[in-house]
Amino acid sequence: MLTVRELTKRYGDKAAVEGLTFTVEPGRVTGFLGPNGAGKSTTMRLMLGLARPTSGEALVNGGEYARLAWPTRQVGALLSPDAAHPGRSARAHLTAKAVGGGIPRSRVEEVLEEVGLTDVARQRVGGYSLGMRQRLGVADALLGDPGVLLFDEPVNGLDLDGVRWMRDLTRRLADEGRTVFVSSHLMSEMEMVADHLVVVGRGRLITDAPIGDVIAAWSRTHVLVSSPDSGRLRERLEGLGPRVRVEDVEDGGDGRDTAGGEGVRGGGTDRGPGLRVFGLDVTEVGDHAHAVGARVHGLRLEEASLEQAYLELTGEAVEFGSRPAKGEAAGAPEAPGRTADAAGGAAGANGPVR
Ligand SMILES: Nc1ncnc2c1ncn2[C@@H]1O[C@H](COP(=O)(O)OP(=O)(O)OP(=O)(O)O)[C@@H](O)[C@H]1O
Repeated sequence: MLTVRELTKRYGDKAAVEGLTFTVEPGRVTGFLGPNGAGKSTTMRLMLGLARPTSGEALVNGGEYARLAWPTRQVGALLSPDAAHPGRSARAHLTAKAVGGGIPRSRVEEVLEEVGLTDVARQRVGGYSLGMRQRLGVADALLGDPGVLLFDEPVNGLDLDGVRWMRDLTRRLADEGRTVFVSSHLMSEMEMVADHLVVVGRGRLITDAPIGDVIAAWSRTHVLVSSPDSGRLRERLEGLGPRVRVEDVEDGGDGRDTAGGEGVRGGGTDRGPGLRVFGLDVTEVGDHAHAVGARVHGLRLEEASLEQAYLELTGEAVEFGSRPAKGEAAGAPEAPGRTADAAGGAAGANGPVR
């Protein structure tokens, strides 16, 4: 298990991480999401004792990393694909680490096999592709057969097969009961692998909740309806109570709404005024239209994705100061789980962690 309590890390007057509190539980994949500079790598480095917190704590299995008796057997991490010396072979790198960590040498061959590097294990790491170096980083993390794993952007540089392999491996590690903490900016990837999400923006916690709750609470799944009698339909739907919300589709006049999607009828010129209806399914909207005699020229479900949920969650954290404060955004739903105001805090380019 990983525990972060009131964790703050400042560089000068800039907070890379500010007041973060969350736990990463065993037996599930926890995705760690946030835009560039949100503080993900810094948090992982603090967990691994590679940087010291300004205040608060980051614990591995209830203790500080520096105090773990056999750290490589308790926690494994992939932070960078360039952790191994380029002049060494993968086998030499892993063997040196095994010897230093009190890990049997036989384990080296096991992890090489696991990550698919056995055939190139004698080659110098300097000649490896980025994907091969990522695989070596994973082998390094798995070497001590630890119960806690941290992967920082593990699919960077992997081809499609590699991405699938990483996804399966991550799943299996969690199913074995390990604590698996994976950072990524790839929402589509997280959607396929994470059970739980910790989302950060500008060093602060935005949400900490099961992935389904994040999607349900933040996504904008809705029914898109096109009707020349939309006024009548809107009146009917608005009378259904707070559960149902209706928005106009802002048509730029070219058959495309402002969200960039196609118009309700796919861009034809004969489409009627459009409505977005939240809180009802397609059949219900159709039935209500029929009940008030509103003609329907188009009707379809617009499914929300995690990508949309993520953009909703981190929008403020990305666009510094250009959006209204949290809660002021029209129709912004409450985030699930524990939340914190993402405004303020640090932002800017990455730098080496001290
Ligand atoms: N050693 C350092 N000195 C000064 N600022 C730093 C240092 N390390 C990190 N920062 C700053 O802290 C903030 C968080 O950086 P961090 O690398 O943790 O974010 P991240 O979420 O991992 O981003 P990315 O996805 O781009 O890697 C950034 O604004 C970064 O510039």
